[in-house]
Amino acid sequence: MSDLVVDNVNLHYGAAQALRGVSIRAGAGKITCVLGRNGVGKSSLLRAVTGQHGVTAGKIAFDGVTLNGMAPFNRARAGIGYVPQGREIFPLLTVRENLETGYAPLPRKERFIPDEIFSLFPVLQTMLARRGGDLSGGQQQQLAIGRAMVTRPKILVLDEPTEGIQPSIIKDIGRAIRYLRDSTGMAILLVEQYLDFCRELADHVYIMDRGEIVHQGPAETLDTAEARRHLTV
Ligand SMILES: Nc1ncnc2c1ncn2[C@@H]1O[C@H](COP(=O)(O)OP(=O)(O)OP(=O)(O)O)[C@@H](O)[C@H]1O
Repeated sequence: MSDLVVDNVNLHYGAAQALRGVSIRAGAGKITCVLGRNGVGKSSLLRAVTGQHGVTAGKIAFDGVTLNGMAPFNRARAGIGYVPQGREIFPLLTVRENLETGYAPLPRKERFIPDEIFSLFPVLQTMLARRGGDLSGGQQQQLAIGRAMVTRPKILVLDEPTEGIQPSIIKDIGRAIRYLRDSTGMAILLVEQYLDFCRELADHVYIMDRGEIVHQGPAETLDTAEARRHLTV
């Protein structure tokens, strides 16, 4: 089973500690959401998972394989697809070229863009020759998810996919994430500040505050008042 297990992880930026004994699990065929306000460590958690930043204690494993010390491109090869905060689209490359950057971890015979991406996000097909920088924020988010899907991930890791995006596209993104869970059995791990999006979509919710997991449980039993308390500054 393609489960991600984060066990008792600490992460530091110099002397500043951003993660304190964080443990989460993101299971195959499930949407796992980590909720928290700005600066509590959500992006740091995803950086630890994707290998953008090393951990100072604890263990991260995917599919039974320990990831600690593994370079980001090898984590991509191991099946971890990453949709970073702010999308990180290449503005001067076309939509097609942006999608093709996802080929890097793939063997030659798998270097094509799966049709599924265009079924989920038809706008990408109509804009294949346009430059990434000309797309709206919502279209760029769809492109960033499409690019991660090109790598054929077993887990998709998304950093605030709703940030700065209009409601109609948030709905499309929610539908796409649900489709990926249900049709492929992919594990989905997303970090968010948007409580309603998380509650509607997630199977399991963690709440993070000041670098620690302070609550967790199935989405249907989430105490929304408590969640809101941790989300307001
Ligand atoms: N490169 C860095 N160097 C030093 N401190 C950092 C660095 N990146 C993040 N931090 C600090 O670590 C803490 C956690 O940041 P992180 O970006 O993980 O939070 P977040 O919950 O994702 O917030 P946001 O939604 O604003 O991205 C914050 O106090 C932040 O200032």
